[in-house]
Amino acid sequence: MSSSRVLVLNSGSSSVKYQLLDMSDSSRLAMGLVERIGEETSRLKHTPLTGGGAERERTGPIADHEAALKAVADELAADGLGLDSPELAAIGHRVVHGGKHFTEPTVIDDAVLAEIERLIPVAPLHNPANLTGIRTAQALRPDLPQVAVFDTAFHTTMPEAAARYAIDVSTADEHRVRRYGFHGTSHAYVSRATAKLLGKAPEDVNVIVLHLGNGASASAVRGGRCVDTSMGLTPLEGLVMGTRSGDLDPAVIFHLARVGGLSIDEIDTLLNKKSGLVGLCGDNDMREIRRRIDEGDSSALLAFDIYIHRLKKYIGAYYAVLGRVDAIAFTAGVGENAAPVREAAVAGLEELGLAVDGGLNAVRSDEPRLISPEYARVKVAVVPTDEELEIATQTYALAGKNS
Ligand SMILES: Nc1ncnc2c1ncn2[C@@H]1O[C@H](COP(=O)(O)OP(=O)(O)O)[C@@H](O)[C@H]1O
Ligand SMILES: CC(=O)OP(=O)(O)O
Ligand SMILES: [Mg+2]
Repeated sequence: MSSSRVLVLNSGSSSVKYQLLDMSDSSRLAMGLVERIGEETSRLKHTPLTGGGAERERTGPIADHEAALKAVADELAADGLGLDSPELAAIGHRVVHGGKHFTEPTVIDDAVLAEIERLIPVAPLHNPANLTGIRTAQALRPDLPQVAVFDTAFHTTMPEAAARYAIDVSTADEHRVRRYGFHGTSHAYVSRATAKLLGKAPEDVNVIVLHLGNGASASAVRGGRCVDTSMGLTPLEGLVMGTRSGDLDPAVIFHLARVGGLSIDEIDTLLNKKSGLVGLCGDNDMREIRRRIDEGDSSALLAFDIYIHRLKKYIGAYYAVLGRVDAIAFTAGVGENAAPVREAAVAGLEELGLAVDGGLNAVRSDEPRLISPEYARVKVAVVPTDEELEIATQTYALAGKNS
């Protein structure tokens, strides 16, 4: 039997997104999401996309990522799409931190697992979940190729001038302290899709991609290659995020330790989990923040303004890095859905050739689209990301052929 199916697992710190695809035509057979893993109120939403079955949802505690994956396997089996299927060619995993070593998608063996594990200190929220996903999938199908697709891979083209921090070189090299960047699968996919939307080859366009999800990052992509990105050694640097601070003076950490008496672990938790939008106003969901702003809530408005101020600074910075910009692309949960964020981020940048058309910006759609007025020199686009399709494509190209 021909095997052309790929299961993609995108394990986050408290969630697993998954898709089963048939790579003979890149169609999706099923998709779903497990949220709030480890809490009493975990939720699994499963959507069969073949055979006409209805969406299913179940709530109740799912203790950890292993239990989550087993629940996902059960849902797929209930649709006749179980992991035991001979049609399954490979399993593709999003792995957040691949360090400098992994520049391409990689078939996972013990050495690859060991390297992903070694990188846990620089991706403490993500790599452990990715590892559990891989190990559970291996246990369920030890015979199948498992492929790691790294968030960091797309950024390995960054020049040293962008990738190095201005700190003592030997200390940096000894501890592999440099800027790696993340969300690379999304930045790669969206920059290519943006070129397509403009009717041009990726080599011919310069794009600023704004991936605004719960985690958020910007990248400057010249002719299809990443030349700068806002996340660094870890996914903490750069933009204001749902729960992460993004950029700050590193001396804030010394101050909180020496004067505030906080431990390193407490500061780590503060900056990664209790900062960003949630730290500023108590909410990290942009829908809720907009609702509160509409009701006149001043702390929600200040959080929004700080978020936009940082975003605008990165648009300006990457405009300067690229010299010429053909398009700015908004993507991920906030970028795809929050029209007020797009409008505010570009407001006042007409001198840079940037503008947003209010009518176009208000349109809701799952399709890539332009939201800039006809006359704008730099196009502004909304381009839904599809990390799972990109991971499936890379996984199948590497491991699908000879199964
Ligand atoms: N309709 C919407 N309007 C505004 N923001 C939205 C909307 N839908 C989702 N979001 C935002 O998107 C975020 C999730 O984005 P997503 O890309 O799925 O993040 P992640 O992959 O990091 O979990 C939510 O926290 C919320 O802030
Ligand atoms: C790297 C990162 O921040 O990922 P996410 O947005 O999924 O948390
Ligand atoms: Mg995401």
